[in-house]
Amino acid sequence: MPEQDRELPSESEPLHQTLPYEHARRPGDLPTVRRFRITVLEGPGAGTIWESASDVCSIGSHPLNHFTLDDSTVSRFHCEVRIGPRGSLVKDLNSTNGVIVDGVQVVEGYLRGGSLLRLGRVVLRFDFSAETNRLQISEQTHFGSLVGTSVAMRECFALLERAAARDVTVLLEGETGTGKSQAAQAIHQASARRDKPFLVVDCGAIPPNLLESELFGHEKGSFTGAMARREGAFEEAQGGTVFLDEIGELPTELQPKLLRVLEAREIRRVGSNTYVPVDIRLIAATHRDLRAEVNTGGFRSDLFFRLAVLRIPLPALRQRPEDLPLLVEKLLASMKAAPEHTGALRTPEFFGRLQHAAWPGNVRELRNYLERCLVFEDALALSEEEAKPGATFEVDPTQPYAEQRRRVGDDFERRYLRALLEKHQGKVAQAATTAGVDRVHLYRLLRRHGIKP
Ligand SMILES: Nc1ncnc2c1ncn2[C@@H]1O[C@H](COP(=O)(O)OP(=O)(O)OP(=O)(O)O)[C@@H](O)[C@H]1O
Repeated sequence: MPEQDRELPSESEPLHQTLPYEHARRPGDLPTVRRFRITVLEGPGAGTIWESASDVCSIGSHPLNHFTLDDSTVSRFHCEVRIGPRGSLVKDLNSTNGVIVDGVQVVEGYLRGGSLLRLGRVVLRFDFSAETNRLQISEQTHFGSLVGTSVAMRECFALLERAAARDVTVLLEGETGTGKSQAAQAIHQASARRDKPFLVVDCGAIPPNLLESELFGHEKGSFTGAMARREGAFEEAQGGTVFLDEIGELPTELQPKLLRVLEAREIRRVGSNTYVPVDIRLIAATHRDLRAEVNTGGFRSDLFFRLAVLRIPLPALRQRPEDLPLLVEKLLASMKAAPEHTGALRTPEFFGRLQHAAWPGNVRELRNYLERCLVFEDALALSEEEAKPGATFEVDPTQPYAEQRRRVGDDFERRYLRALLEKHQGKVAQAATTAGVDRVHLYRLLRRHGIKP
């Protein structure tokens, strides 16, 4: 289309009417987002209008949604509408009857003012209002060890600050490497429980048969190998915080036991008949959308209700490319990189390349990539690692032995793990047998490098 024919907003039309989402223009201003409303056109509650108070609306039959639709053809967590810099996006949360936008079934799709959404037998209309909502963002550009200047990250910091100030259960949601573990630790450090223990249990890395004893402890002789009584994480953390990583992996049979901890604040050791009171704050994290698991019955709805008192999404790196310069500075500083070795990692060309990468392993992948750049003392092409699987490692005698050995070792691990998984089509148990390592250890290695099986 020729430049002069392109439709531009008229001068009388404020920009936010064209783009639903507006970044703050001056320091101290809060970013705004177009208010929107959802009207029930067909189905129970026809005529009901729901008005947004922020940038997001989840819709479903469960009371934890922003907009609850009491209809058996609507899933518990059916879909979510979110206003972002690129428009208003609706996402199906693995519902039974799907999301149909203007006659087309979508997993994710953009809405325009007047779009019709069909969820089961309910029909909704999406419209923008004339007003805007201010987004609640933090004034800070860091929380604990996490840094970020983007609106998405500062919305997240505002929620983390709220979590630190109150003793509520927190659910951290985000892809691998988005900083969930760091966020959990930072909440604990900023909370009134900071002088008490912070205990981490990775539900995805501990075999299911050992997880119960890891969490709740056991009595002597309660199973083969239980030589002595042992306290579990909840008892050990008395007065402090328990961080349950990968809570989505918690086996179904342990879910009611965790529910009891959250409801009654008590636990029962394996092999014991008595309950012991526990005083802990729980922070959980997941890389999956547990709402989708609730829809399919893989995760108990009542446990999700107790866990999701404060849900904090950690945004993916690709959704906030404006954070890259600060992140690169922070990561290079934490690697103690000498400025004379990092000139090539601060050029506009370098940042340009970083901004166009997908970063499926998020900040952890960025960190690994920068480490590789430091080993080779150059800004490597992002695809080079995959392109040259058999490349030999440069030896740099000006670097300390231990440091160089660790970096080269990390690089080897990543390549080995990728090749191993490819050979076994992502089947971790088979891959572990070939590699001659324990399955749990292999899972740990994969997670450390941000590689998904
Ligand atoms: N916003 C950020 N600022 C600075 N460092 C970050 C940020 N986000 C992540 N990191 C760094 O990235 C690495 C991975 O972070 P972390 O282990 O907390 O991610 P995670 O979401 O828990 O990953 P996983 O789900 O795989 O366990 C860490 O080195 C962490 O310090």
